[in-house]
Amino acid sequence: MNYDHILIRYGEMSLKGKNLKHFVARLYENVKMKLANFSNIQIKRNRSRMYILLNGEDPEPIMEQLKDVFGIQSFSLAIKSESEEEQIKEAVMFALTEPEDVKTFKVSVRRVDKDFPIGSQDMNRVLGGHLLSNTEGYSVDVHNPDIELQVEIRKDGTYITSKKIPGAGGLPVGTSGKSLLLLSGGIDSPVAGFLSMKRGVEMEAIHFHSPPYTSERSKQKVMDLAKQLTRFGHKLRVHVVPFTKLQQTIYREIPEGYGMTVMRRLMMKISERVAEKEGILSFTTGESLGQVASQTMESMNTINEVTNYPIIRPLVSMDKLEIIDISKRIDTYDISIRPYEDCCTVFVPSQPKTRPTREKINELEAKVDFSEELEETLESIEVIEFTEEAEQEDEFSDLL
Ligand SMILES: Nc1ncnc2c1ncn2[C@@H]1O[C@H](COP(=O)(O)OP(=O)(O)OP(=O)(O)O)[C@@H](O)[C@H]1O
Repeated sequence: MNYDHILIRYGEMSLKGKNLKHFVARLYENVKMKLANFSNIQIKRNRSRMYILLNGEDPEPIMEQLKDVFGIQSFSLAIKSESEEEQIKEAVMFALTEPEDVKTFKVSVRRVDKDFPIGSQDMNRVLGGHLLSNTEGYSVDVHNPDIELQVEIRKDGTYITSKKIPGAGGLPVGTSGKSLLLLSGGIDSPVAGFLSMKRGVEMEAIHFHSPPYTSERSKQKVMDLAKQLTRFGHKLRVHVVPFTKLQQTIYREIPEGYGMTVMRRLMMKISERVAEKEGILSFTTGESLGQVASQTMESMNTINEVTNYPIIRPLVSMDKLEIIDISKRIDTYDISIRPYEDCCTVFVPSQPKTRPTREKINELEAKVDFSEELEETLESIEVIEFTEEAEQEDEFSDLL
């Protein structure tokens, strides 16, 4: 006897009433894509569980992959037996005695198939009694057992699991609409993208760069971050915006100290145009409150004036150390700390105004006509699509 299945539990999704079917279908697709390389497995699903039939595949690498799939609350190795008392007894015996260092146990039966002749409580006693009288050195502890043997009796068979491995939680990517991630090469924005994805949001990304002032190496770093994020959302398209001309105009025409705010507003305007074209309904940024000049309340207020799009800021209340901690867990940290020139800083003075008002910025912007350069910039956006396995240059955008 051996574990021949992995059982997946959905968690929060199971509260979603009418949407449940849609959520489960999406999770199923996401799991299938994630496990595409395991050719022998079969995946089945019902309203509350998903089952991976291993068909001889090693479960360890499969479980490693499952840890990155949002919408999974937990998963366990499972033995599937016939829904017959004797076979179930045999399987729980294996699940109890297979691991080392187990002394106490608890049996929790869930009888989904109401035609099974023994009720859940009675079955707990039957199985517990069987284990106690056929083993030595084990005892029952219902409060704090070393191992909880969960037994789900279903029509198609009974699944016996013991150790629960926590999943990534959240909602399946693709169930909460699409957001445009403003992706820089820093530590914060990839973490923001990850956290939005955790809530089921599908992502596209936009990156502003200013060649030759920002290097090819800096662009590559952002591409590597994007690629890394596909681990959680399977694919990510990145809109790479050549920002040099607009930045040069800002540098020439806008008084020192205000350039940063004007630049951010242009980023928002461009992002909005890309979002409109792609049917994207919100932005996600790595902004947090009070870290740098562009993230004061006044600054946010003035930057936001140019767009009605909701801006998701998953990091807004986090400390830098918490953000770093997540970036290490999702393996973006080592990429983010590679040397990098950000287009936001190459042209901007080291002391931008921290409290730019809307009035002041509107007054300054009214003196400069950005429209032609803005259209030109929109036409030269390059779109690069990454999928979890491969990357390819895809298309050149033809906005408008
Ligand atoms: N070149 C860029 N392209 C796209 N988005 C950018 C760029 N620079 C900044 N942003 C967006 O603006 C947010 C704030 O950037 P800022 O440089 O003020 O803060 P940060 O804390 O250094 O962020 P990060 O670590 O993500 O770079 C970033 O998190 C990102 O979402």
